[in-house]
Formats: sequence, C-alpha cells, structure tokens
Amino acid sequence: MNINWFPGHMKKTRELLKEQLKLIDVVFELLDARIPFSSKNPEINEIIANKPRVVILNKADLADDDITNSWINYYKNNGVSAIPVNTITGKGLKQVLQTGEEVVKEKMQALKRKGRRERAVRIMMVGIPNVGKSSMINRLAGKKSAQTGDKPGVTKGKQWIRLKGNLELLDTPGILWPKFEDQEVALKLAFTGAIKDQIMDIETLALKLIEHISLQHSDLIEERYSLGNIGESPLETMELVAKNRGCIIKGGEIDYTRTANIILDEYRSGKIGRISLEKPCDIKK
Ligand SMILES: Nc1nc2c(ncn2[C@@H]2O[C@H](COP(=O)(O)OP(=O)(O)OP(=O)(O)O)[C@@H](O)[C@H]2O)c(=O)[nH]1
Repeated sequence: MNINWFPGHMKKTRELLKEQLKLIDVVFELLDARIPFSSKNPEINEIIANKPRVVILNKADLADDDITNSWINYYKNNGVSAIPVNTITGKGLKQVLQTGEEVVKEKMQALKRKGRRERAVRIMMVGIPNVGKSSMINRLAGKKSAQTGDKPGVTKGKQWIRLKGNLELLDTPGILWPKFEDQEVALKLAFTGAIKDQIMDIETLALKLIEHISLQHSDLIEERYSLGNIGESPLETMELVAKNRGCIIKGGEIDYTRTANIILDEYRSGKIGRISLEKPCDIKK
C-alpha cells in the first residue's frame, strides 16, 4: 500500500475529515468506475453522515458503459445520484456540478428564508488514493479559477476555488483508505493500480488479472495480443502474450516480469478494452 494506514492514522484522518465536513454542504465521493465497491471507503456513510453527496464514477472511459449504467441505477435506487466522468476530457463534469447544486437547493433556500445571507455552495472531494481527486480538482479549477481565501476553521493553507455557478470547492481533497483487509478488494485495487506497492509479485498479479478478464472477456485478450485462442490456463495465456510481444530472454526463455508489466499496464490504460471488474449484483451484503 502506498500509504501506510494503521488504526491511529485512520482515526486521525477520520476526525480531521469530520471537522472539515462541518464547513461543507455537498460531498463529492469519487469512486473508480471499474470497481465502485472496492474503491469505496468502508466507513464513508458514517463519516459523511447525513451530508448530501454526489457519487462520481471516475475513469468511466476505462469501464464498461453497460456496467457503469447498472451502478448508476444501483445508486439511484438507494437515493443517491451517481455520475460517470472522464476527468481527462472533462466529460460528465458539467452534470456533476449541476447535481451538486441541485442536491442542496432546498437547504440553501431554507437558509435564505431564515434571513441568512446568500452564499456559495461548498464542496469537498473525497476518495481513496489514485482515484483521480487531484486531477479533477485541477480540471474543475481550470485557468479561470479564483481562490477565495482561507476560511476560518479549515487547516491553514486550505483555499476555496470558485467554480461556475454558485459553487466553491475546497482545494485539498479528503484522502480515504480502502477496505484493504479484504483480499478480493485488495486484488482489484492492485489490478487498477490504486495500490502501488506489490501485494504479491507482479507475475502472480498479472496471472490473476488474466484469470479475471478471461472469465468474460477472453475475446479482448485474444484480439489485443493476436491469439487464436487464449491458453488453457492463465500461465499458458501469459506465455502466448509473451511470444506475441517478443518478451523472450537469452536462451529462448520467457521474460515473465516484462510480460506481466505489459499486461498490467495495458489493462490499466484501457488498451485491452473497457473492462469493469465488479457489478452491483456481486456485492456481498
Ligand atoms: N483514464 C483516466 N485516467 C484518469 C482519470 N482521472 C484521473 N486519471 C488518472 O489517474 C491517475 C491518478 O490521478 P490523481 O488525480 O493523481 O489521483 P488522486 O486521487 O489525487 O491520487 P492521490 O494523490 O494518490 O490521492 C493519474 O494518472 C490521472 O491521470 C479519468 O477519468 N480517466
């Protein structure tokens, strides 16, 4: 894990976040569209309590559209708006901001009725490492962004970024921890690159990924690496990929490390295809 989470650290993060959330009207919860369940913080509901939130299914460009739609419906059935986004191109961000304003409309109107001065809607981005928080903040801030200065009660140095409409975004995201004690979750986080340090050696990780992808998308592997058919086992498939890519070392032996890196890189960048690794119906209740 690239962050050394331990109970003390988690407790401190949780308390700090709860403190910051007092200033926030809407939480933007970023998830990886390929693994919305595994990229979720296990305590998020308790942390944000009753705050309105918008779920952002980021990296939607790397996920399967049909499965992303089933996640959107899943969230809708639970009373939450989930929006697919590609932060690199900005696709979906307009809808995110509109939804952000909508979910607090009533609250803001109620404040106005009480005679409070009108103010911007304050947003905070939260999510696990590598889910795209900084990229999204930068994208939203753009060139035209104006920083609106420190607000009391927020850790020194934090700034508010003025966005389109009547919105303000905290420039520092809340970094949350994933449910890393669950092996299946850890594996999916490693596949997508959310866990940088190896939870297992890279060759085994690539073999597990081949196994996962082969279950429903063997055609994508066959196409990408020009294989007539995938192998009978993940190892055989890996060897076929190695031959296709010329990953052979002296003496004709297969360079498993290089092959594993190619497979993982090409999955992570979407080159093998848009492959989601979990569906709402997979969630263990
Ligand atoms: N394909 C794709 N890549 C994305 C998207 N959003 C972010 N990325 C990439 O994901 C990687 C991680 O993005 P960051 O913005 O650094 O993520 P972060 O959540 O701020 O990460 P931490 O600083 O570790 O907490 C970068 O390589 C981004 O370019 C997206 O919508 N699509």
